Amino acid sequence: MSAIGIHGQGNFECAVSASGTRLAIQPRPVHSRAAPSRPVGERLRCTLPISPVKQQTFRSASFMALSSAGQPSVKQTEEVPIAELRTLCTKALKLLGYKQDEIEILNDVLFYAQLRDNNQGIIKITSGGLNKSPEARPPVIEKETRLSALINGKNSAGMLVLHKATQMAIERAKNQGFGIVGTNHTPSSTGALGYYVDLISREGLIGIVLAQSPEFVAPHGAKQPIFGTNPIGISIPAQDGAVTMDMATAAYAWFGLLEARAAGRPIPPDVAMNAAGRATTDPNEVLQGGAIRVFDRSYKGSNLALMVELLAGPLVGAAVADKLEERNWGNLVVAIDPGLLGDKEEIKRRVQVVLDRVRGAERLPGVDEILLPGERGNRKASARLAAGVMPLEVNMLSQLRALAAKYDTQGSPPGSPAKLAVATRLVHPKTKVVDPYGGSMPPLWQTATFAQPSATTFGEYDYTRSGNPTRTMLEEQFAELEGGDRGFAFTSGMAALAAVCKLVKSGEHILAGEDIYGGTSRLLSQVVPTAGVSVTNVDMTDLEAVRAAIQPGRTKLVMVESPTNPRMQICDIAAIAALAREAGAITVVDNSIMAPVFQRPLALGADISMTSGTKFVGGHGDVTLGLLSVKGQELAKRVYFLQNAEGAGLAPFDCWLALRGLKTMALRMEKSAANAAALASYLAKHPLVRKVNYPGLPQHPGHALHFRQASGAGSLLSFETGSVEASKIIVEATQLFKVTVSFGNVNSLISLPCYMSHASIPAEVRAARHLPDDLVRISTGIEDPQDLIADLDQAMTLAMEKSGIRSATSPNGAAAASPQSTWATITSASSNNNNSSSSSTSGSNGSTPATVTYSFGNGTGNGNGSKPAPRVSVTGIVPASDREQWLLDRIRSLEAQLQEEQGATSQSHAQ
Ligand SMILES: N[C@@H](CCSC[C@H](N)C(=O)O)C(=O)O
Repeated sequence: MSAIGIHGQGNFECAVSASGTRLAIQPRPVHSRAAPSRPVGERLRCTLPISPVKQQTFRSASFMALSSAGQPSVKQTEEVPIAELRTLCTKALKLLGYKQDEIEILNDVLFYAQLRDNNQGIIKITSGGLNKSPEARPPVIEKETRLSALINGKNSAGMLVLHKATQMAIERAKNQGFGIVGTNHTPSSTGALGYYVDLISREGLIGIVLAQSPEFVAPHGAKQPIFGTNPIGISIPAQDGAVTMDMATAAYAWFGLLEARAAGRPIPPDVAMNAAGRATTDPNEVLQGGAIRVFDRSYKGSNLALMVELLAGPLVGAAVADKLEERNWGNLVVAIDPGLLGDKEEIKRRVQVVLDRVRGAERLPGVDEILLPGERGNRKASARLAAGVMPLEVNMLSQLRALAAKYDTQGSPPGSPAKLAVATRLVHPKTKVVDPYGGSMPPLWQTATFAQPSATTFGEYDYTRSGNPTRTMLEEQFAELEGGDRGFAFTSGMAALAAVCKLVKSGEHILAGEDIYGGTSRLLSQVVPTAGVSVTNVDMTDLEAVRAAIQPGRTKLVMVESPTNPRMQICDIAAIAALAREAGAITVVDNSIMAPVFQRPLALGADISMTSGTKFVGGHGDVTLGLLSVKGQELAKRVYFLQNAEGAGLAPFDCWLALRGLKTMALRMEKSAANAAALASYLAKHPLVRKVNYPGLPQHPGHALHFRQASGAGSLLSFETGSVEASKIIVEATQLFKVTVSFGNVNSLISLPCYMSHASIPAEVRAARHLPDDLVRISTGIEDPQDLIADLDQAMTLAMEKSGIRSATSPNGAAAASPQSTWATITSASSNNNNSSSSSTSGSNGSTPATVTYSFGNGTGNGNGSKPAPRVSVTGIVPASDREQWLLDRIRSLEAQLQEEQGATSQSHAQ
């Protein structure tokens, strides 16, 4: 049985003060698209009895949605982190077989509604309203002009088809001033129309979207349902942001009926009638052949519903009768550039005058505030986004969790794209580039030009700056890995980010993090402002600060790193992207540290993911490149224009090196990450180390968040010693770690960011951003971890010795170093050939430092007979007077280490 699609928007709702007084007429999206099922003849004549079979069909379809929605009478809700909710929805939609790029759109539409308590939200998933039609095919553009288009949805999800129509209307209005796009043959809900009209008004255009749906609303004076809930969305740009109306022309929500029936409660009087045309408060009666009334119960509302029906029905080729059975529902999108009629800014200003007058109108007694359309929902959405959590009805949440869990165990349905794991897709890329010889590895088209089919026509490629098949292969593969609609390869990560910044125009604003890569900081502070674009840096780990720093109407780009470079802070990508989206800004995430092996920002809601391919993609430190994966063809077109116009596209040989690097990327990243984890845990216990920044450590403040949005901790870490001198010695004394900028190489790298990768940030700015000069950054390679630890250890020992630092262990076990005249260090080793504890010293006694070594462990077993217990030695140069305390500190630290290791072992055995 297929579920019916539910569509529709809202009826008028009165804002009520605490005292219960009506405040204002406020459109609030609450209505749904649904349909009764009466035979055509019955509908035409209005005299025949309702076919029981048809009624049954209708009821089954309705109550399938109802029972799976399971709305209780008193809603019990649970506060859920928004990022978690989005992940759950993503999994549930994957279970339904949607592709990643489709899921992004569906999630955006659903969350627009859910954040506003509009019932066009997540219930669409849990009710089965988004189940894919078996007849679904890619939509087809059947008619197209410079101003218009008609899309046959081919039974694809209504939300996806309407999103495409909206993009096409925007494109036309931006180029020609006006765009009108119709859709037909969609069999499911298009969700909240406010979402689509907001997309249009964000571009400075006026948006109008209408939707037609199956029969459920009776014309004024009739008892037979003819209209759908027929919603109207309109958004008009104003000076303080657009004003958006999203309302249904029905008096009551389709889902409202379902909710009331499930809860066993009556519906309000006068919103609906039974099959005999008598007013009823029993939702069952309405669902069994009755009808909802138009929103104002008068001919005016009825006329409006009729006009929507005509514009989104016959005009666009949608069904005109038997709408439920035909499952051919329609939409109409209109985008208008106000510049066609006058000066755009002046029009916005004048719109604002009207809005301000409405708000400031003299109020009736007891009315606290006059709300503008959409204002209540927007406030709710903003507050929830800032808090990062939102309430969800508990039954719906458990149904969603069950769907996500099902996806976790059984994955996407057979035949769905992206069912292969990343490691496999890295080795077996799909490409549309044709290699006539079928080479097992990608061909290198090392050419600047391509012969054209004729002097007046271009072939697919003409000039390598504009495009080259080897570059296409790289761009396609990377975009696919990230779930992007299109990929772009640039000559460096900075070239890629510079192109992204050019998407922002003079007078607009970019919001970026505080702890960011030095090159990005330089771009934003010294290059971007010369184009008239302002930049604010904010602590991106603080969502409230992010929300407060967004400048409504001006912020067009939010730039996020997570983990940040070099302090490895974790930012909530999904929540930040949602805040940005709400404000009409796009989000770019610098994903260089994670790459798509560990993190896919587009799946978290970002619009662009930037990866410095110099790092893990190339992997061997022999190529410099930057990759962008972009969501949405419109945005992709703008990025392509910049790539071609400015000529920063990656050269063919470098693309070829990157393609080769991709094959082993997962393998290298996993091995390097395991090494980083070993080093981080070594460093966390080292007496010279004040703080280790590595999200894989459970004590990292962003640990939990990181693993909600990423699948690995990566191979970049940083730590503080408290002494620049000691840090410099460590960096220079290592033998296996090359002192270089960059990261993600097969060999390990070590650096002092403030003097290297982040040196371009002025010292006072670094200090204000809490970026300490003694910070050491390590990028682990694929070497043997014990060799790396031993090498680092000898460098740490030397650093302590030379800089005269003596360790002190803080109460929580984290080491804190303080400069003193004597010093101590530790070496640990795993061996099993010493059965006794021993100590040996050299040098003089008393206050003169001397080398001491203590060994622990009998090396015979660990008590459960599995493997020998480690023998551990600690060695240090300590004056005799300090030895007792030194030894106690070391024993405590070793005990903690042992406990953690045993915990980890028993955990891994338990799995
Ligand atoms: N001298 C270069 C520094 C490059 S740092 C490269 C890399 N992104 C890193 O984080 O190490 C410059 O000034 O840009």
